[in-house]
Amino acid sequence: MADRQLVAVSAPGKVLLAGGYLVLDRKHTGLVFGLDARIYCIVQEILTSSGVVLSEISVQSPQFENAVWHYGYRWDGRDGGMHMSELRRDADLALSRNLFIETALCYALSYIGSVSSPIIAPASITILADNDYYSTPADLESTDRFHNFGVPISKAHKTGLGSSAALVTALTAAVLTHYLPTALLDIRSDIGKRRLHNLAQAAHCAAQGKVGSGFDVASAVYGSCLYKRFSPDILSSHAEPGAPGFASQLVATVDDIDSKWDTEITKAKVKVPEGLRLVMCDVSVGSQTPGMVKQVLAWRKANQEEADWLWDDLQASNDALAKELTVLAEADAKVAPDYSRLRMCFSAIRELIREMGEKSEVSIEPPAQTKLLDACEAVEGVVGGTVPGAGGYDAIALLIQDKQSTVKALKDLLEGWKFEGEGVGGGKVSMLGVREEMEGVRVEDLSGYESEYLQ
Ligand SMILES: Nc1ncnc2c1ncn2[C@@H]1O[C@H](COP(=O)(O)OP(=O)(O)O)[C@@H](O)[C@H]1O
Ligand SMILES: C[C@@](O)(CCOP(=O)(O)OP(=O)(O)O)CC(=O)O
Repeated sequence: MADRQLVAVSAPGKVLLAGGYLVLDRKHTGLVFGLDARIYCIVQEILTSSGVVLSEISVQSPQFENAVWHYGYRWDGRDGGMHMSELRRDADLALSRNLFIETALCYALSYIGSVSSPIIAPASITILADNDYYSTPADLESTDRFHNFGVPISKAHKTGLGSSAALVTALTAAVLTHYLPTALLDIRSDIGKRRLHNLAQAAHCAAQGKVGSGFDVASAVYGSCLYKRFSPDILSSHAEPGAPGFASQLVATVDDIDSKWDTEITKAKVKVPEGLRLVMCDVSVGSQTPGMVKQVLAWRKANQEEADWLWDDLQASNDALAKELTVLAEADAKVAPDYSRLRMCFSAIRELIREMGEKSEVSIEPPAQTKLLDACEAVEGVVGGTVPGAGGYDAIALLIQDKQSTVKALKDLLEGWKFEGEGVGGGKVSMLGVREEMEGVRVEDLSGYESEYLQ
């Protein structure tokens, strides 16, 4: 393996601590934290014996069953980009399409083929996800750096850290880095990151079949930030892969030749003061985000004036939280910090979120979550918390003092916690091992542990 060229890139997970629903509208922002659970993509060139021509990229995700995909590819002479087709390696195995991988590869190779050469050498790609992206089954006893979950991806229980956005971003970044000279694109530079962001947003939207706010891809690229979304029409009307014009439109979009991209990423306004940390708790019940978004937006449309007041109040409360975090982060370290204002910021946000939920009749901070958050906030050292993202029964996010005693007290509370919601009983709550991560996408030095996972 030593003589093979390897590129490894990772991207972080996300939590939208404040700004769920608001961030869908360019008038507002989202306070998004990257998380230190990362997805790694490693690209290796495949050496073929001379005379053998192979046009194949294989992708494997060795933590899951039946998670190997082989793609053939062919450049479309009519500007349709790179045609990808999944190859069946074993007649007995059903194809298990992975739309996120397939679309990210198609978009990245279409871009590369246009700006550089459409002759793409074969490669083998390995995906490794930090364990916290998926709940660890009670019977899985593993101390492996990357668990083997022993199930297909579709059966793994996601913890909501944004696996598809981290995957699409890391995969796009790794493929760009592998095939393009740094003079053309370097993901460590500002312009390289901007292009990666635009390409990963385009691929992620295409794979999920809708244009969301994109905060998850933005934080996978840039890490923790205050996020103002891009205008949706940048991505909502362009040619489909394979259709004439797709490749050149994609390059124009990614390189932003018409200066259309209006995403605003502000990293300086997002800080976690020394001595505090974020904690994520996974609730085993779960909610369906798309249905909730539809209903909240429908209520807002029908009650525009009232909703505008509420959205503005929430924005002000979210801004106050970001501001207070920055003030504390920049305060004199010799003076003992006072978290009382921070506590009030969390209470104000939670109150307005409950109002949003009551008015739109959507369980955003349902009573069971209120009970859980209240109990956590009563633990010594816990400053405050929210239902992150779209809310519901998925998770809670907490800001706590970075002390072992606080972590232990929280774990003790959650261990005995019986989550009893409306129509959902006996759910479990578990603290994940993740915390905030300021840095976004990163080229990794392979430190050796990965080699056992590579083919
Ligand atoms: N480790 C992985 N390896 C391969 N594909 C993955 C992995 N993790 C996530 N995915 C892809 O992302 C999809 C999950 O995306 P989604 O439902 O949007 O969840 P999330 O909210 O975590 O992004 C999976 O069905 C799979 O296609
Ligand atoms: C409602 C939203 O503003 C936030 C949803 O955030 P989540 O973190 O709940 O998202 P999923 O990972 O897709 O479940 C929708 C959006 O911004 O796209």
